[in-house]
Amino acid sequence: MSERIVVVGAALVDDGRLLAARRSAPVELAGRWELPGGKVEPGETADVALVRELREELGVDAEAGERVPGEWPLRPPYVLHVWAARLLPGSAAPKPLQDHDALRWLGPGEIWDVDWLDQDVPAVRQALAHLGGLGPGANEAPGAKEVPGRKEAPGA
Ligand SMILES: Nc1nc2c([nH]c(=O)n2[C@H]2C[C@H](O)[C@@H](COP(=O)(O)OP(=O)(O)OP(=O)(O)O)O2)c(=O)[nH]1
Repeated sequence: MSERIVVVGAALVDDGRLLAARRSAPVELAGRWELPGGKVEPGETADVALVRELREELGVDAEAGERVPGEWPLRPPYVLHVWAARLLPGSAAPKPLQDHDALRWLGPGEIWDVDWLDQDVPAVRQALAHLGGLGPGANEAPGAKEVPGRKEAPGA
């Protein structure tokens, strides 16, 4: 009966680190840290919404990976779903363009150094469990990374 609106959050992992974003609004959430993302719009799939939100909020080109199993209630009618995500080769580095005033890449020993929104704590914990932690290659598709400055030699 009651309508649920899905908010998608990205477990964006790069080089063994998870991106956390500090909200700048609304006041009751400002200063707390979250997984970047936003509401899925009518007619949109979750993975498309995730890529759109990451472009709007952070200025990055990213792709969604797997959904992390689980669902975390936010203020009704919203529920949080989390998806693994990665930056595409050639993407700009994330910048806090919208909704956030700071970003941090958190290494394996730093995940709990930021003041996550209460509802994000179980979601982040589950994301890390699902991704197998942030160890080397934990969330890295083979061949996903380009070595900066190194170009494929054209065929002889
Ligand atoms: N993106 C995101 N939102 C979260 C998380 N945890 C959490 O409680 N929220 C809340 C904050 C907001 O009330 C709501 C998502 O709203 P949003 O402001 O990020 O979404 P949006 O960009 O689509 O918003 P808008 O177009 O309506 O301004 O969910 C989280 O990890 N990521």
